[in-house]
Amino acid sequence: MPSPFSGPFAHLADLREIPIPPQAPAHALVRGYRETPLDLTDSRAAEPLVEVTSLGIAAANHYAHDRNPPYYAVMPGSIPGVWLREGAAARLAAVNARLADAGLELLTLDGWRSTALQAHMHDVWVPNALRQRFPGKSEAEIAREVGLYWAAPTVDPRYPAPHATGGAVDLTLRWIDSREPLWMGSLFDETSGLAHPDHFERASDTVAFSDEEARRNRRLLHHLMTEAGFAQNPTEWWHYGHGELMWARLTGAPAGFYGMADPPV
Ligand SMILES: C[C@@H](N)C(=O)N[C@H](C)C(=O)O
Ligand SMILES: [Zn+2]
Repeated sequence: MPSPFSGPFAHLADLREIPIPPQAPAHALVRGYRETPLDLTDSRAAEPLVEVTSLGIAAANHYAHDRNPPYYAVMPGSIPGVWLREGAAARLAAVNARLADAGLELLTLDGWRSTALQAHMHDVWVPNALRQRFPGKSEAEIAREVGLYWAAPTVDPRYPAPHATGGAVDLTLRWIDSREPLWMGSLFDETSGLAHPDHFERASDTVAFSDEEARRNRRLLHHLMTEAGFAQNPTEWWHYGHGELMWARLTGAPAGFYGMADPPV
């Protein structure tokens, strides 16, 4: 049933009422997704990277400036702008076209990512932060926790990390006029259960307006992105992919078709 508070969302209000499906099957599927085949003979494998702003898509690379909680620093290996494969960027433009009448747009936070940045986050920054937060955890437990939220870096072209392909994107929703992001219930790059897309679906006993709002906004983003052909990382409300290995594993496609992409700048 549409919410009585749905006014500004216009024709998109209904999407805020449809629950995100339970993510347990997706959690099981993504295990070992880097072993999924990659078909680089597919014509889409040759698509260039494009800067998303060239298609009118808003971008603020979260790793390339220092007002970026929880880091508050420009991260080593970051690049200015958000770059994606042409086909993935075109799908975002189609999502923006659906959002425009409601005064909303996507705000992309990262696309193609260097191996240097992936390695810094996966091997250094995130494990160090988790060691401080959980001094009692073993190194194996820390590594497992990091792996829930960050893909291991590699230069082996058979097993590219999602963002190394230009087919993965981190993003949120914002109002076009005020540029105010919608409330999603956690920081971007949260590394706890709060980041899981269905977190607020399961928290059914909550009576907080904040949680209800996050639940509805995550649903809106989820349905728009999956209807546009993206697959959602089951541990992150902001991470979606198309054409890369996690997408292939989650959608049941026989292979991914975006391999590692050369740096755009
Ligand atoms: C944590 C986040 N920004 C991210 O992109 N995670 C995925 C799984 C990745 O590292 O590819
Ligand atoms: Zn991501």
